[in-house]
Amino acid sequence: VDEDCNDFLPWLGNKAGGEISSLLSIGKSAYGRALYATKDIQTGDCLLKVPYSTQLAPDNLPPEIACLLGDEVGDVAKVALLILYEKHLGKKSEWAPYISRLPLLMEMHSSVFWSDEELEMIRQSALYEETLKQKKQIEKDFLAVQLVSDDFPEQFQHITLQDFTYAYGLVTSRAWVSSRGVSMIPFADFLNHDGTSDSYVLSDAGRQHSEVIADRDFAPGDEVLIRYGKFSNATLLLDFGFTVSCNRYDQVRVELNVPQHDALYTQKLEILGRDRTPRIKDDNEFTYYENSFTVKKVGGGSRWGKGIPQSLRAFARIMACDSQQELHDLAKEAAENDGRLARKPLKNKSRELAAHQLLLSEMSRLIKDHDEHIKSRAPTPPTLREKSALRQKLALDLLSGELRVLKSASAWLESYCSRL
Ligand SMILES: C[S@@+](CC[C@H](N)C(=O)[O-])C[C@H]1O[C@@H](n2cnc3c(N)ncnc32)[C@H](O)[C@@H]1O
Repeated sequence: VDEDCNDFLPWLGNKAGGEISSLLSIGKSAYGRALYATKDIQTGDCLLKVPYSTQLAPDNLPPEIACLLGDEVGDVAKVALLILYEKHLGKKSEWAPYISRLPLLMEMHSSVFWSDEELEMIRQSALYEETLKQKKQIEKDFLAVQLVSDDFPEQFQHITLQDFTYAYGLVTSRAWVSSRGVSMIPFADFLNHDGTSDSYVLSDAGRQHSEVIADRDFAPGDEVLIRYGKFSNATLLLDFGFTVSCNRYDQVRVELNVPQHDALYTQKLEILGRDRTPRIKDDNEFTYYENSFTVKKVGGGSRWGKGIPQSLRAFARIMACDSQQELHDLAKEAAENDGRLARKPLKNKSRELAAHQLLLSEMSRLIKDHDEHIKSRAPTPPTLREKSALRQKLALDLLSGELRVLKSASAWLESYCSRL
């Protein structure tokens, strides 16, 4: 039991005008605060219900401030500003019992808080670039927000980039998107993540509340965990500042480029540009580029290489073509079928082999990169500060998860090539 939080649920229930949860209480865990079952819970029970009126969303910002924020300022930045506004009010804030329970900057480990030296530990991962991109976005939002907050010196202490980044990190690590927009959901946001759970935060626009339903039975004292999403370690680290060892949702971004010295460079780009098949973007995909592909773990017995996107194999087949005629034949075949290029094995087996060897060599390069980087990390000296040691472990979890995915894809490609 977290005695510091004894007054929290009664305060929230009072604010909501009804009970939030009769089944859960706030306690402490290895992951910070957590929610525990207070009674026997059965699968299907409603664990908690938080009305929209007791959530913090962009429309909680005072209108005189909100109206000065341009459309370019997104919902995450607006809620971050709202947190800073309520924080400045201190005990006078109607949200003080909630705001005072939010974690401190030193307890947060999203890669946006990492130093340049710490970021070097994850240079091999697409997360490195994504972190820099996120930091740029935060700086851009900060400039827009600072212009407005400086006009309200009574309401805001002078906001620094560090203050704003901290508040932004609070939002990405504990807000959900509902029909009301990005919302901080007090109490629900004490739930920790378990990738195997089938419970998640649901929002009911009709009844104007968010709720969580139990996906299993719990005995009194059990920690109740939910799944934030089917997130890879890269997404977990960027948004929430933690990783899961052996994360089943891990994935790797693989980029292919037609080399400029390729005699058919222009023709290949042209035909690839014509392949407009929409690609499904999942929760983990950071940036969508035409030439970047998301590889997931390929199961040992997978006949079709599930986990290696068909679009990646198609790209490699086009890269492997070495005559105009071959490219023309592929375009013709696509036009006669469903319009998708090079989705079937090439009729010319040696060309099909070349395409997959090309993928294999890209995987081998990435494996070598990840492997060398992991091995080059000195073992954590016992004197290392707790924060640095934790971040080393997070980097290691991330890279080893990606390495597992790459090795599984490489093993499948090797076996496919040998079957050809
Ligand atoms: C929505 S909050 C959950 C409540 C949080 N433990 C607290 O003290 O308020 C999300 C944060 O909890 C922590 N967390 C949640 N699940 C975790 C897990 N499986 N492993 C490590 N940390 C976790 C991370 O710090 C994350 O940013």
